[in-house]
Amino acid sequence: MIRDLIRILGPQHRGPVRAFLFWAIAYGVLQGIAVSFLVPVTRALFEGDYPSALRWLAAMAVAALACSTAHYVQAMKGFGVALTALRTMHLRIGDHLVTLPLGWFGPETVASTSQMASKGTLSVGGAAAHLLTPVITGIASPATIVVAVLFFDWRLGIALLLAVPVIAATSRFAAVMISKGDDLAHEAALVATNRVLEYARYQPVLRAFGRTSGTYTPLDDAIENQQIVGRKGMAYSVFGMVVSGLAIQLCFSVLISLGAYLAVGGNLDAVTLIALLGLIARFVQPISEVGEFAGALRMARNEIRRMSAVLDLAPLPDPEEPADLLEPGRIEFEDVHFGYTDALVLDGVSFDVPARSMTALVGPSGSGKTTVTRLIARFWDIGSGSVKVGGTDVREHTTEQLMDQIAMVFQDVYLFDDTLRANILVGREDASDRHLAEASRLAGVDEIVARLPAGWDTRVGEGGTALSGGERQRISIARALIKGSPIVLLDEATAALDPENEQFVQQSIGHLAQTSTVIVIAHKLSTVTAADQILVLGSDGTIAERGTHDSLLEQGGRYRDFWNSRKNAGGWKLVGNR
Ligand SMILES: Nc1ncnc2c1ncn2[C@@H]1O[C@H](COP(=O)(O)OP(=O)(O)OP(=O)(O)O)[C@@H](O)[C@H]1O
Repeated sequence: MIRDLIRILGPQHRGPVRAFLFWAIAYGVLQGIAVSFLVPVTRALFEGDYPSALRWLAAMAVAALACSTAHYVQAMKGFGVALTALRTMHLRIGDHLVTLPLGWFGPETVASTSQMASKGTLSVGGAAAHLLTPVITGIASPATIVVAVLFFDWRLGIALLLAVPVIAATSRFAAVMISKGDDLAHEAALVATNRVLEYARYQPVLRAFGRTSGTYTPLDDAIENQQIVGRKGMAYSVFGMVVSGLAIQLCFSVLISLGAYLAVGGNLDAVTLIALLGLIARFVQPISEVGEFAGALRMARNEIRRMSAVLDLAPLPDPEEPADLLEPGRIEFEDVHFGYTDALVLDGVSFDVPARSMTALVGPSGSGKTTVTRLIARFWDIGSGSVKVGGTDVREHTTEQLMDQIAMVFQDVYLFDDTLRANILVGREDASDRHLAEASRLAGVDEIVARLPAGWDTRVGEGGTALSGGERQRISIARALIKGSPIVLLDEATAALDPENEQFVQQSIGHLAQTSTVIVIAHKLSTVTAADQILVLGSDGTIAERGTHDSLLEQGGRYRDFWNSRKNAGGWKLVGNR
């Protein structure tokens, strides 16, 4: 636990954690010593040797004072470690998250990370402040008492020593059971959290499919499962604690019986027996609490383990120095193999997109169009081959350099709960008013601004909920325009835009194509025909056809089939297999 704690806090916090550990052990040992003085004090009092009793009492007082001092120091150090843990863990997790591949971030990882940052850090901080001390003293103090009992009566001392492994094993058992219960509850809580988020986020879809009655089976099931698992987890914990409690009571009874047997047989005087039984009671009490606290400590260790798992995720290797950009705006795929799992999504894909040209990606659903755009932005590293941006492999760019060159306009546009102006300036914070006005005019945002009551200062709501989908996309395009990066990755909206929005989007794509390299996942025929190059992705992870609109029609392959069906149907979709 201590090693894990140091690991997630970072090596620079090793010193304070060790100091806390030292003082907590000292507190436990001094507690045991102070209590052990009970035996000579009691003996001296019963024998009427008051000067001796006074000396022993004075020694006991000194030990008690030292014990209180150690108690205070270790408590302060424990709180110090707890505060460091609360502060540091957020920073460590945050610092690490920014180095992870963008592809790692998904609904599940976001839910588990938010649990980790809230419940997890509190639990680890709480463990350092409140749980480590009782566990450490619960071991150090009884260990000291065992030594003292051995010194006063070796037979009872050996019996105590024999009791230690029994008590330790049952305490460990209790801790494992409590931890197992916590693991179960954690998994169920995570599923329920995901379902609640899903339920809130996808209300429009649920309602559209008639889920208006207020019940949503996956959520109900997840909550019910959480309750069932919660009860099961509780049963595990209670069972573990009962077993460990019984074992402790049993050991205590055996020790009392042994003491009584020795006293009756005349091998131990009654006064010493009473004093030793007092000591044995002080041996049992802290050790009986260890199981319970160790169980809670294991829960914190589970949190630490989850944090360690995130901290262990390999960051995207980022070079120290930015790469030389030989051909800004050019994109090349050379024999790229990539799969999210063992199954390849792209199987030896090669293509070349010259700077300031427009390439349309078309293909059946799941053929890897989005994957191609995300590999350009290095959401993931590929298995083999090379993805080059600006003439250099993306793995040789620093993250900042790569992101500087790319603007992304995806369908799930996220707007921050801020003003319209701030949302566009995300593209480039230092943009001049003239730039802002120009980008807004081209993307048709000025028309939205004129309609809104507070104009540029209108807040768009969390995620941009105060705006329509088409309006959000126009803002996203304005961001790309104002960023002025050499490459724009664009996913055209599949949902039907109203004619006005569509006109603005088309006009902006045309403008972007004059100044930047545009790779567009095309859904509109006008976009496809305007492209300098069309890449038709097949469902087998390869590029099935490539060329301009005219040359592809001439080839008479899949693209021409699509074109004909489009002309007949008025909507288009490429068939998966021919
Ligand atoms: N994060 C992910 N983890 C695992 N598999 C994924 C992930 N993202 C996509 N896939 C899978 O990779 C394949 C290609 O997906 P991709 O989204 O690139 O296709 P697409 O051509 O853009 O599809 P669509 O036109 O439906 O958006 C699909 O089989 C998809 O299920």
